Amino acid sequence: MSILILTVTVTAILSVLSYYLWIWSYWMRRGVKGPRGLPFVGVLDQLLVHETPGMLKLGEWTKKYGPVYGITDGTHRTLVIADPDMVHEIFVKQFDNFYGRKLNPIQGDPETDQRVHLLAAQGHRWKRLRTISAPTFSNGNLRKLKSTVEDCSLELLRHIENKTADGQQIDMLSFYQEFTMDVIGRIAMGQTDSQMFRNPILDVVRDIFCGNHNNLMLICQVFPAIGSAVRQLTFKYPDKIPAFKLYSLMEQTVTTRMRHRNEDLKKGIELDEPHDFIDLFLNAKTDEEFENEANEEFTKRNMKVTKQLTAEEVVGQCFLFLIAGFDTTALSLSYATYLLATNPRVQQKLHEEVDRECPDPEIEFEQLNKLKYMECVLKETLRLYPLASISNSRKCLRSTTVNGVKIEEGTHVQLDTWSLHYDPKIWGDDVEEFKPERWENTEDYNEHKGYYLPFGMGPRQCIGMRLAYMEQKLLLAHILRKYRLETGTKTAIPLKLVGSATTSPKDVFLHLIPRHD
Ligand code: HEM
Repeated sequence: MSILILTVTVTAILSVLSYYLWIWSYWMRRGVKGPRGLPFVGVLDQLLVHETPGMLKLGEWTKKYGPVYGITDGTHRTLVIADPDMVHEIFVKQFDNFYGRKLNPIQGDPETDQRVHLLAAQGHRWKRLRTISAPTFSNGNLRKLKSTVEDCSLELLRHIENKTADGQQIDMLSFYQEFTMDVIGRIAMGQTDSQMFRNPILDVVRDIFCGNHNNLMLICQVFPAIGSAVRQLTFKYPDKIPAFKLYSLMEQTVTTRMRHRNEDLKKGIELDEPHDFIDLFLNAKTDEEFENEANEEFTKRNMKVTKQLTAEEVVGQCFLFLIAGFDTTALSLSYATYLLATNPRVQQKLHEEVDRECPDPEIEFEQLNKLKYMECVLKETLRLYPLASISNSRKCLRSTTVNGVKIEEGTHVQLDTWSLHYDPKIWGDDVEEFKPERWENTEDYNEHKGYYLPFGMGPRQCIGMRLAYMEQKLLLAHILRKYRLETGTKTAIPLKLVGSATTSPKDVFLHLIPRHD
């Protein structure tokens, strides 16, 4: 009996070891170069170090191994790409073979998870969510959201005025986080008034991005079964992990809203104009007929194809938009402000544009379209700091060949966006310079060829891009009308970059000097 147990145990251990060695040696067996790391983890441990952002690490390897190389990260086998033609082929032309994204198992199984959201979904589930969500970011809706965003901008200015009255330097990153949290809280979470500098949810959300959860991410990606188990458990005990805590808060908010709407309907009260994303998603419907193939896919997974979102899906979307909209936009604003403070000529030119185009206390939606130089500043900022490049990934769902490279089903693709954005062959010898003017003639850079990807590319391009631009333009215009941005003793030049999900400056301390005193 004991020999049998021993034999079974040894066989089990050997099988597990062989499985992990098989994955780890995947690229070696195929003769694809790249950093190897260690069995089990591959290079995942190196990608998850908060102090040396993983997305910059990819750039170091691209220099060493060239624009196409292979890594293993946990149980993922990933092809890293910094070749514009291949990017375009995978993200646009062969999208049908690459419609999934690279996910950590703790984010749920995109095939079966009922709570799946747009960033994680794939196949027909993604298409349905994208079709239903797209109108939320239409010009008409953005126009409606403008007054909320402007209100938050003016509220932030009041705080800036208070905190800088004695000439102190302030950390713009934390101020921008207050701003984006307030905007997204009001447009996605049903928050009715400003909660700036007293919003308890902000700490939970900061913890998601800045807290140290790397060990958990590592374990879940190396042992996917543990990842799914942790996911199930944390939905039961959400207080243990910030992302799940936030999810459960979102769930309560959506449930309460649905109850109120139902009560109103029962009393014969007509629903108001939508107040926020929750209303928009609860109202949202798609007129698109789902093809037979889609119906079969949903039936296989015991799901009903509905043209409206289920309550779980509404929670998932609002949760995602909160996460996606909070950090990215605050970071982009922080980088832009830093670049303006360290490039006074650009700041002066932008001051002139803002003074000319936005002379009144309130800034109209149409006036934002006239801020052309501001647009160039924001585009150039995101070229130098493509902060959300981790999302520029795909999962191959049908084996194929791309520019002579065979890619098997199940392989992940991760773009090395930073190397593309800093390639002198594309941008010229002044690639390291902050030069918004390079965007004045955009025909020089064809955005659709796979060079410039701050918001990704193709059908899965960032859905919130226009909202992000609107928020940034509106707030920056208000700040620049009032203040000159200057570096101080606490400003880190160059910036110290950190982060394992998004790539963030550690802080951005600046002086804000009133212009018209
Ligand atoms: C400066 C701000 C932002 C940056 C730099 C950014 C960047 C990105 C990137 C790189 C992707 C991946 C695109 C791809 O795979 O092709 C993405 C996807 C996405 N972003 Fe953003 N984003 C920003 C703001 C926002 C905002 C404000 C929202 C919503 C409120 C948002 C929601 C999303 C969603 C839902 C996706 C997934 C789209 C899909 O898979 O269909 N983002 N974003």
